Formats: sequence, structure tokens, C-alpha cells
Amino acid sequence: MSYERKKILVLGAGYAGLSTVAKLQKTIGVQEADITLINKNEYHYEATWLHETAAGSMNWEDGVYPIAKVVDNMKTRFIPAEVTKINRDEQTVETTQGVFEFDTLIVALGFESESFGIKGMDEFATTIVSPQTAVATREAIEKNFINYKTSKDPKDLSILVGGAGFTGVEFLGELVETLPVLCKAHGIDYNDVKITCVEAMPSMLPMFSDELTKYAVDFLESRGVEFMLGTAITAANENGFVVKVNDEEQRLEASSVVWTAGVRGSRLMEESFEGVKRGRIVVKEDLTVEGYPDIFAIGDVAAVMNGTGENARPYPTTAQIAMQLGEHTAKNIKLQLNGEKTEAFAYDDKGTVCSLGANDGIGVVLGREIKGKSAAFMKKVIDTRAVLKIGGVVLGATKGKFL
Ligand SMILES: Cc1cc2nc3c(=O)[nH]c(=O)nc-3n(C[C@H](O)[C@H](O)[C@H](O)COP(=O)(O)OP(=O)(O)OC[C@H]3O[C@@H](n4cnc5c(N)ncnc54)[C@H](O)[C@@H]3O)c2cc1C
Repeated sequence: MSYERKKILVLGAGYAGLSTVAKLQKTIGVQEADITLINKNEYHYEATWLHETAAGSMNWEDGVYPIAKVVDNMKTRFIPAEVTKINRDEQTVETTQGVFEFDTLIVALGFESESFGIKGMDEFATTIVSPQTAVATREAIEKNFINYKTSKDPKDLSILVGGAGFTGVEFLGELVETLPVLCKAHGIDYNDVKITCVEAMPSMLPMFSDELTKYAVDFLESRGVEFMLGTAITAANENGFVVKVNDEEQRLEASSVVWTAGVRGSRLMEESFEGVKRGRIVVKEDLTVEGYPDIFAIGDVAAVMNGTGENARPYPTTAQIAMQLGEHTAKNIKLQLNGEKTEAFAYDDKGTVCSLGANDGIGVVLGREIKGKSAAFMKKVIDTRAVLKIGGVVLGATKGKFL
């Protein structure tokens, strides 16, 4: 009788995919399975740090590390390639480096920008969804500030931020720290800089109490940010945003236009599965796709339901849950290899911290509200923990935030 090792194929080396691989490597023997990890870059990027690169407080290289540093070559083969098609019934995946077969598939392809069909947004706004888009955002702002020295056009010193969600607020928190430095370098008066954040909802940061939200708003307003809440953006163009205020159209002018208000799961999800909404598929309790016990969908491509029946709502997609989903998937794969029943996922919400630059922030940690320096400290702990959990002590020591 011939004995064949199971082919485990992991797509995406973000928080979800790399957590799966890191845990599988610890729990699965060399003889049990072949693990193949496919990711479009040779590096993993800390997506939760991208706003720092976009605002210019962090070089993009400091927020990434080589995937090779996590891969145990005895157990895992890493293929840098772009996934182009998932053939779920044929149990194959097509990539720019060839076709790969699988017995067990983990889809962890993460998030992309979503502009909800707002005219011109994809064309005229920069985003914060990858190291490349974060660098493009920073470069656009810098170029416009440099242009201002000759143009003297106030538009060149105006920045419009679409969305006062978590990413928008964290980005603004960094901007109010880095722009004064940029202004000084170019002999520009920071008082001439105009930062406007436009949000369609009448309120912001629903995950925090009114008191914490007010703290964040006061912090940003006192540093020059103007908020326009309850204001829908109807279009973006080369001059800025077109918005609706009390049913009246207004034009907001800026040379730097940044869209932070929407993300969705990978567009490959719609092409590969049925019942996918905005790149996310509802998964079963054990994180497999309905009808496909050997296909797991995790991280930002998955809608993991909190509760059952009519009241069930998907958990927000975050790095925190993505890492837990990865670990749970590895556990379930091990159970499957042993011929045992898979287990239901249970989310352990440890809280959320929203940074306001390097030294301030707001958050709820283990049920307790924090703000100011303690929140900033906690944020660094969380950021470092993510590197440590996936990459181990050596990466934690070199890439963590306590250097
Ligand atoms: C600025 C910002 C701040 C955030 N802050 C927080 C926070 O404070 N706390 C928190 O919990 N969450 C935060 N998030 C959300 C968090 O980053 C995401 O929920 C998390 O990254 C999802 O992890 P993932 O592994 O599913 O996907 P990703 O991190 O998106 O990883 C997906 C991986 O798949 C790769 N990939 C994609 N498509 C392909 C393809 N076709 N072929 C091959 N490879 C591919 C990508 O390159 C990437 O490496 C933040 C997000 C942003 C943008």
C-alpha cells in the first residue's frame, strides 16, 4: 500500500495565512503532510501599520519581513506567486508560477480597497491597503507640498481624507505628527495646511464610547483637522471631492485625496465561490466553506458569524481575529489528519486600540477603557505581539516596536 502525504495549500501570507502556517509547522510531522504557501510578495507586511507608512512616519521596509524567516523548509515550501484562479471542485489553484493541487486548501487572500462605485474614487484617490499604495499616498502628499513652493496654490496644501473609520483616524493621527516636520523641511507654514476628513455617517468610531471618540476628535481638531460628518462623497476628481450637504452639492478642493473608507475581501472570492458578498464568504463554525470540508476561508475573505439565526452578525474583520482564525484552522487540519471531528471556532476579543500618532491613542483592552500614553503603549504591545506570535522571538526583537 502506498502512503501519500496530504497536500495542504495556503493562499496568502497575511495575518491569517502565516498564523496557519506557523501553527501547522509546530503541530504537524514531516511525514504527515506537505505544506505549500503561496503569496504574491516575498515578504509579509504588517497591514495594521500601513497608515504609518502612508503618513511618512515609517519606511515601508520597516513594516515588512521576509516570509522565508517564518518558513520551516523541512515542512513548508514557499512559492512567491500571484493566485489567479481557484478551481474548488478540481482541487487545483492556478498561479503565475503554475498550477498547484491540494487536498486541503486555506484561502487567506485578505483585503482590497472598495470604493462602492463612487465615481472617480479609484482613479483620483490614493489608498492605504498595501505597502505600495501607502508609499504612493505619502509620495503624493510630499509632491503636492513641494509643488506649493512654486504654485502657491492652497489646493496643494489641502488634504482630503475620505472616511473617519479606524484607518482614517489612525492615518490622521500620524499626519498631524508628520506634516509639521514636512512643512519645516520645505519652509511651509503648517497653519496654511488644510486637512479635512469627510464621513458619510453622522458619528464615528462606533466601537468606542462617546467619551473616547470625543477624546480622539478633540485631539485631531486641536491639531488642525476639520471633520465633516454626515456628508456623503458623491464623486472624486482631479480637484478633490464632490460632496452632498443637506441635499446640496459642494466641491471640496485638494491636490491630495486619500480614500480610507472601504475595504472588501479579495475579488478572487466572487470568481471562486457562490454566495460571496464584497469578497467575503460566510463560513461554517469550523471555518470551512459549506459543502467543502477541505476548504477553509479565513481572515478578511471570511464572514465569521457571531451568534446564530436571524440575530447572527459577522465579526468585524481585523488582524486580531485573522490570527486566531489561522491558529484554529491549523488545529482543525491536525484533527482532520487524525481522522477526528473538527471544532467550532470561538473568538476571544481582547479589545481594540486606535493610535493617534506615536504617543497617544484611545482603546478598550480586556474591557477597560484607556486613552493617552497608556493607549499608545498598549498599541505598541499589540503590534509587537503580532510579530512575536507569528515570527517568534528573533523577528519580535528586530521588528517589534520597542527598539
Ligand atoms: C491602516 C490599517 C490599520 C489597521 N489597524 C488594525 C488594528 O489596529 N487592529 C486590527 O486587528 N486590525 C487592523 N486592521 C485590519 C487588518 O489589517 C486586517 O483585518 C488584516 O490584515 C486581515 O488579515 P488577512 O491575513 O486576512 O489579510 P491580509 O493582511 O490582507 O493578507 C493577505 C495576503 O495575501 C496576499 N495576496 C492577496 N491577493 C493575492 C493573490 N491573488 N495571490 C497571492 N497573494 C495574494 C497579500 O499580498 C497579503 O500578503 C487595519 C487595516 C489597515 C489597512
